[in-house]
Amino acid sequence: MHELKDLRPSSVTGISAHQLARALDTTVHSGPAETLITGVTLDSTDVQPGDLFVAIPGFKRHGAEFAAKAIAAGAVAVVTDAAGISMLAGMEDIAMLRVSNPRVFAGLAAALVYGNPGKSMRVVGITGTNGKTTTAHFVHHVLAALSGPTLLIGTVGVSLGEVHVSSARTSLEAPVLHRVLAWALERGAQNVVMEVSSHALSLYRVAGLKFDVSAFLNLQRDHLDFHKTMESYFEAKASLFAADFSKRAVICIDDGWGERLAQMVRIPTVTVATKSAADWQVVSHSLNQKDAGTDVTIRAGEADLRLHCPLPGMINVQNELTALAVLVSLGFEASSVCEELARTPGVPGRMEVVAERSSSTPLVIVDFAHTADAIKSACAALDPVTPGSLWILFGATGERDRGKRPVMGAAALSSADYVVLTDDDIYGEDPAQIRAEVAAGFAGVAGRARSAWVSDDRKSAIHEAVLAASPDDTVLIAGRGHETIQMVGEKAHVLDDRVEARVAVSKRSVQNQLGEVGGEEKTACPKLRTISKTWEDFQ
Ligand SMILES: CC(=O)N[C@H]1[C@@H](OP(=O)(O)OP(=O)(O)OC[C@H]2O[C@@H](n3ccc(=O)[nH]c3=O)[C@H](O)[C@@H]2O)O[C@H](CO)[C@@H](O)[C@@H]1O[C@H](C)C(=O)N[C@@H](C)C(=O)N[C@H](CCC(=O)O)C(=O)O
Ligand SMILES: Nc1ncnc2c1ncn2[C@@H]1O[C@H](COP(=O)(O)OP(=O)(O)OP(=O)(O)O)[C@@H](O)[C@H]1O
Repeated sequence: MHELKDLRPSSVTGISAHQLARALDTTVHSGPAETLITGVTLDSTDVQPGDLFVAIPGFKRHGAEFAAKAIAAGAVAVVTDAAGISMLAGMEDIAMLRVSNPRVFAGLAAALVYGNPGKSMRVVGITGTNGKTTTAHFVHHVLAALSGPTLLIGTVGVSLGEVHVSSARTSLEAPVLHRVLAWALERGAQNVVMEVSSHALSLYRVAGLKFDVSAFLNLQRDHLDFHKTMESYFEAKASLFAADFSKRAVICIDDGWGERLAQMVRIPTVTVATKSAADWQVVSHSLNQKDAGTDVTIRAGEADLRLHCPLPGMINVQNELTALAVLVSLGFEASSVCEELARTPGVPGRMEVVAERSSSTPLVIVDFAHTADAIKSACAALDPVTPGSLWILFGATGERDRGKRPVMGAAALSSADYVVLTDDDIYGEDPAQIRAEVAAGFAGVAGRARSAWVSDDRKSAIHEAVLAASPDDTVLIAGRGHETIQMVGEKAHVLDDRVEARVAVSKRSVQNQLGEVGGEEKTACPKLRTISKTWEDFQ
């Protein structure tokens, strides 16, 4: 059983503090310049003997506060900024480097110390507000099938062959990234596909790595607690497409941000689109009744290609088409790529089918949609496969982008027939307040929903919704996808939406046998407190 911290190369030649300083255009500020550095970290709790500890000025603390702990754990050198140097007076016997931006230095130094592993692999980066995980899975599946061992790094974790570890970050801290690449290279990895979050770009977590192909999917409202404006969110994403970071670009121009990016970038670029003209464009599509996926005809130049998308909805066609263009940009042949893409297995917690529709059970789907746009797209993807009513169960996360809460409420109310508002990860916030802020978005919406309920217990709410739905309904449990813990304050509670939904489906089949499942009277989902009989109450 591996953890992220175990994914280290077994041998690192290392580099002296002096060599490192010279390679990165700085000098050793104090201490022994010949000190051999064999690893890099910016977290004192992650130090291994021989590591360089990078003390960054954080949002909350200065890393220099933890330098003594890092040295006690075996760190042999410290790099920090001027403020850090003044905090470390009296520690001059350890090799110390002063730099203006320790976050950038952390990535560049880690690439050198671990032997530039990224240069020996094909490197693919995927960015965008929604669809990174799904697109990265498409690309990973094809590379693993057509090329060889392929490392996957993203929200669901880090995977190579049989090894899978979970990760708290979508994009790893730069020293961890280069260390994991070196570990993967030792195991024969030929390719890496990684999700690149906007946080990672703003905080230089990909410094020291050059992408062979980078892809942009879309920009939708999220993370404004961090970026403040959509413009600065866009700039963070756009920075990936500078020639210093990426050799080639694939840009989806389904939204205006993508169109703008495609006009801005100065590296070789291909565009993709599901709704308009592009280098790779969808010319026709139809629902595949067998697997609820989509059969697509794509035009690339003069040629038309047939592609099957095994995941529901046009959002996933967008993801798959982007993956196709990435793979062709890497030099793979389009028709073999199309064949493999159609065989891509489902992605954990992304439109994951927890229960298939039967004569006694509704279709139950768990999906990671946690923005207003994702809620709308996920519902739109499920409408064509829902003969009855569409249910959505969701909540908003605490201590993250408060402004998106009412917009999510409005999106749910206008996209589904029955709405169950409950909690997501609460962190340190009052859950009732979060729910009230989401429900504020119900007001004035020309809604589709016929009823909405609220529940302060996500687990029971899942059970109630699955039990109340009719067999021709679809229940979409949104927001937490593959996650297996719910954060309440600092505590992690075990809660996996997929497990709870399966339990509810089993209860349902027992009750069915006893003739107890009605599924007819949806305006009185009994154990959920009714906040509104109809959406008009909010107008
Ligand atoms: C808001 C944000 O991104 N914060 C990042 C930022 O934290 P910070 O500046 O507050 O760090 P700090 O707590 O002040 O600590 C300063 C330094 O002291 C070090 N330290 C701290 C304590 C200690 O005991 N020892 C020690 O060495 C820390 O490792 C850090 O290097 O710098 C840290 C080091 O780079 C990051 O770990 C941290 O990510 C936090 C934990 C985080 O939650 N980030 C999320 C929002 C994030 O990055 N999310 C995106 C995905 C977004 C998406 O959904 O698309 C991601 O890529 O995961
Ligand atoms: N191309 C897309 N456009 C809009 N929404 C999408 C798209 N692809 C997936 N979604 C929706 O967004 C949710 C998140 O998808 P996915 O995990 O692939 O994106 P992500 O970019 O990795 O998200 P995060 O950054 O939050 O980890 C999905 O569960 C689905 O509801």
